[in-house]
Amino acid sequence: MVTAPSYTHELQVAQLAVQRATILTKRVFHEKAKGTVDKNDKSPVTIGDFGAQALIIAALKHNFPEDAIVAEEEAAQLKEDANLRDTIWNLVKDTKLDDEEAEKTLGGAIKSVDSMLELIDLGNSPGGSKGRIWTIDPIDGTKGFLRGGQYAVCLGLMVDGEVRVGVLGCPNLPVDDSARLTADIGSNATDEGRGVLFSAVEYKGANSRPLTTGGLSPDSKHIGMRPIEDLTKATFCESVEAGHSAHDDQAVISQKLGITEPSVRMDSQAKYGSIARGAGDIYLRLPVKATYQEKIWDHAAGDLIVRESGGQVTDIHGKRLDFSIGRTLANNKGVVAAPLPVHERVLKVVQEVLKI
Ligand SMILES: Nc1ncnc2c1ncn2[C@@H]1O[C@H](COP(=O)(O)O)[C@@H](OP(=O)(O)O)[C@H]1O
Ligand SMILES: [Mg+2]
Repeated sequence: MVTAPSYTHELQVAQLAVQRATILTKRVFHEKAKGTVDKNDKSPVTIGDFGAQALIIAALKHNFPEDAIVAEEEAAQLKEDANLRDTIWNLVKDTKLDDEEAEKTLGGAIKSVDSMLELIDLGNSPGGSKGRIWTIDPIDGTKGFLRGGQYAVCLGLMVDGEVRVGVLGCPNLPVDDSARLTADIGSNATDEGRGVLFSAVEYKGANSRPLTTGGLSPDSKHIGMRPIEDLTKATFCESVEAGHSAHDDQAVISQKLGITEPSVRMDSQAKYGSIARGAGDIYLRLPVKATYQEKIWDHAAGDLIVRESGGQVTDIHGKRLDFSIGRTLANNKGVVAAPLPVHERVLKVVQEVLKI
């Protein structure tokens, strides 16, 4: 009998690395000035994005020096802007887990500002179908992060093009798996009762546990999607940004399925985590621009966490997301994530409405 690899060490490092990075992102979240700059594609990036990426890559390089990394950010802008670079360095050098053993597992502090820049740029792998490739979104939902809403620190390990390990740190979601799904938390919210670390290993199921600032919380719980037969009772979630997912199409789909409650709008892969634990049921991402290619770091961890929770994740054509062809999901359009028993029914209505 062939048993599936358990990826125990990978999972532990990934969880701790995400947990450490969220200490940094939370510090930035609670500050007014988040050091926002516009990237070439005009999307925003903050000091938190760069800092979190450096910390996660440092942990991966320490533990798995041979592995390739696909990460969202690059250091070019920081090399030209000494102020920005120094602000990030001040954050990074002071961020550590308050559990010594856990911090040791991650390899401890980054040595210098120059090694921080080098680490950030190690995330430049082209991706692909062979070998071990990590994918990082240091702050997914940057717009939500800036708005005071949901965001996620995301890390996935792909081996030969398939996601095998996925971790999502969601500092602003309730710890309580059974809490009702609500939209943005509002920028005045405190950390009280919030912060969850989702994880999954292929064929081993998915879990949630409270985010801590030290070692991993022992309160790990198995999570699963809500069994939902009557689709009129389903809770849908979608992006806050109408430019990322077509709100008008979503409304028509909901209506056709007889859903009267409006969709819950929420930024980032917190949507995948929320449906995986049954706080919501269905996540649709409906293409706005036909030419847009989804990025692998925006979906890898969430895709595995939902599938390991009893869900199915496909694109709008019904194809599984294909992480094996590079930094983008060039073979896919949009996302339809739902509990396995109802996925086909939802997909059919999506295709009817989108006329495909
Ligand atoms: N036109 C577009 N269509 C779909 N997704 C887009 C998009 N433009 C940007 N995005 C992606 O949407 C992600 C946020 O997803 P969501 O809308 O679910 O919160 C962004 O991640 P970042 O915030 O990491 O840049 C970005 O990669
Ligand atoms: Mg993202």
